[in-house]
Amino acid sequence: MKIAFLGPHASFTQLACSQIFPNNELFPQSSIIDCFNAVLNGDVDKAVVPLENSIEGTVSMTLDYLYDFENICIEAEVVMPIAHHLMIHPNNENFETVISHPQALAQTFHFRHDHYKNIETRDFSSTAAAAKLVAENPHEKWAAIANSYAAKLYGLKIINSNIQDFEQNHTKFIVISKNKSLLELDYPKTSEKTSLLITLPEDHAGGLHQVLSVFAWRQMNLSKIESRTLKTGLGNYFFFMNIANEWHPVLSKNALEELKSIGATVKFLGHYNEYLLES
Ligand SMILES: O=C(O)C(=O)C[C@]1(C(=O)O)C=C[C@@H](O)C=C1
Repeated sequence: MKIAFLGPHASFTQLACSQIFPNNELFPQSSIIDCFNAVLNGDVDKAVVPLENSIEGTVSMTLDYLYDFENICIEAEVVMPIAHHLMIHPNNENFETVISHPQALAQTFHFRHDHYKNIETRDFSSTAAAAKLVAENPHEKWAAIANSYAAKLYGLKIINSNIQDFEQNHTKFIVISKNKSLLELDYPKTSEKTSLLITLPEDHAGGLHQVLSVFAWRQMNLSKIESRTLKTGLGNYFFFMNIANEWHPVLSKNALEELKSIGATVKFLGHYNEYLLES
């Protein structure tokens, strides 16, 4: 199987991807949208992309593309511990700018505020891409925030370890594909869930309540609801929802039909399992 991931090598996404798909061909992509396009165009069978972090919250680009790309579904969810390190080129100890992925910069904000208050930051496409950039530019006054494998691979020196603002730091990655088959992985199964994207019927009092009651009276257990802007104007949202129950075909079919009958649009993203990975 061919698997795309947010690269380059030694990104956190690659660490997750290599654990899920140890014996498959992995194809690094330079952005999350490239991962979605690679799946959509049939260049790869699946892709692994980050969806949510326990400190910084949702990776909003991934949520947007789940909404925008019609035929993409979620096959599995994997959760991995995340440890960030500050690293420099071994021949250049001076740095004035820290480069990393915006999620990594956000997850280390208080550390940087407390220890390197006047150091600038620069967003980059991934933590590993930032480490590679620092390694390839020894004369620039740059440091990167990335994982220890990236430091090793790109020959950088770690000057501060475990700099995430909360010790418990986990990122949830999803496996996306074009078909809806369930993925059987050899990892401990912790739960089953279903993800839906819902837009409400036209704006009226109680619209969201009406949608939520479709699940409530069927005792379908909503474990997450997140609103995200539709980008059609202020106040217009779609909702990402997770249902924690096992998938009950009849109950769920009825619920989806009722949602449609009240004017909500529903995109079924998948019914899948959640797995825990090592760091
Ligand atoms: O930059 C990376 O290494 C990634 O794999 C991306 C990403 C993310 O977007 O959340 C993955 C895990 C960490 O939370 C930080 C960055």
